Amino acid sequence: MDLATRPPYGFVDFRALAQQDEAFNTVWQAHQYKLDFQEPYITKAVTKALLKVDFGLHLEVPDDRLCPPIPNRWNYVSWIHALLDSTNPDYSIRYDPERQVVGLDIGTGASAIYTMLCLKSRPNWTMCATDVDKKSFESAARNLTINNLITRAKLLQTIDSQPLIPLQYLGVDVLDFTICNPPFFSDETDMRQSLSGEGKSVKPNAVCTGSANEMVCRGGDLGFVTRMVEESLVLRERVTWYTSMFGKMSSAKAVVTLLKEKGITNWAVGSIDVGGGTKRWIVAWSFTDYRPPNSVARIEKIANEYLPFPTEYRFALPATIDVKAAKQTIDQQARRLHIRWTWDPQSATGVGEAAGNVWSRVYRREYERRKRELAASETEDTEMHDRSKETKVALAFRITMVASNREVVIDWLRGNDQVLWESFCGMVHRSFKKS
Ligand SMILES: C[S@@+](CC[C@H](N)C(=O)[O-])C[C@H]1O[C@@H](n2cnc3c(N)ncnc32)[C@H](O)[C@@H]1O
Repeated sequence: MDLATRPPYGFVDFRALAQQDEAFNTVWQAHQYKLDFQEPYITKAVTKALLKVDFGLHLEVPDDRLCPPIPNRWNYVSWIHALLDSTNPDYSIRYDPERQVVGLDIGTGASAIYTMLCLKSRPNWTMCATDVDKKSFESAARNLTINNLITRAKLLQTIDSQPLIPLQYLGVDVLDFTICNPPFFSDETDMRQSLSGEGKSVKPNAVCTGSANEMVCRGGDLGFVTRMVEESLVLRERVTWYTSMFGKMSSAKAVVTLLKEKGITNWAVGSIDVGGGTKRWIVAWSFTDYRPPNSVARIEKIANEYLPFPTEYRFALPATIDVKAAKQTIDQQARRLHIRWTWDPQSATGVGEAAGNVWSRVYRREYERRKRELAASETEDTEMHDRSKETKVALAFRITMVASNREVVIDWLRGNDQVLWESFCGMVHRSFKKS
């Protein structure tokens, strides 16, 4: 399977895994095909086998450090792939193997798991990785070395009083993303209670081998990510996507509330839910105006107020219009507007960039008035400036005619102006009602 586009895990087929990995097969057979994930050596055997079979990676982690569950970690990396691929400045929706991406793994841990998965799956990516814990840091370096990934990684052992995103100390100017599994708990009691399932209807299904210094920090995951938000308000576009995982939905919600308070309007909420495992949440935010699709940015089971504004608008073709005519309508109407527009008849998809609301009556009237004035004037320069020549992009969009279900789909690709986006969708929809 191509790791660059490997999908997230839905479940793990342990029988198939045992057939492909001798060491895991021994454990699988010894336990008569039933795995007790409260046993640290079982979780470690599964982690090692999955990394070896699915990613060609070898892992060594000290017994007293966190051994990462691979489906959970890969699903976060896979979500990052989707986030970056769908917000590529060239508006393509596919993985671009030529694209150079630099990420930062904050608190890489003894496994360096996110760094290893990112580097292994995307050959053109490089990663920075930090940790405050000496033992974890040394183990992370060892894992990257034995997997021949160390030359594409920049490691920094940091201290808690330093920034979480220490661009200066890493010697990098800009980053494409951060990835982070923060210490979830605010103190050891909180950690003990949560890991033993106290007060929860469902107990955690797997043991956590993490030590207190890996799992505990001031304010828990919310405190840690609040620091990231504060730093992001200074660094702004120097990092394209700031992201973090959360152990509690309440923390993810609190961070979205904080982002909104700080005036950040471009964010995404993802979730990780691998067949019966412990559910986790991911929040990403950006100071750029590239908009991820709903499939990345809006998960279903969280109240609407925590979700970003929808970036997809779809409507059914009226019964009186056939698909061929609809494709022509889309292309012709777009050509008439003062926008930059490219249309691919094969996929019936067009991408446009507008410098402002060039479909409004006000704009058209003003344009016609200036044209008349220019024609009447005696100047030799009769070139009219229309807004398609401007480099500013207030709105970028993709329109697709989906023939199979007779639907027009509009995706918001770029822009900060929600009103402009809604106005554009309304204009396209109305043009079909009229024709
Ligand atoms: C929950 S562990 C995650 C480890 C690994 N990324 C994983 O997903 O398995 C959190 C990590 O953050 C590290 N950490 C805590 N405070 C930090 C800080 N201020 N800067 C960088 N790393 C920190 C801890 O030492 C620990 O390794």
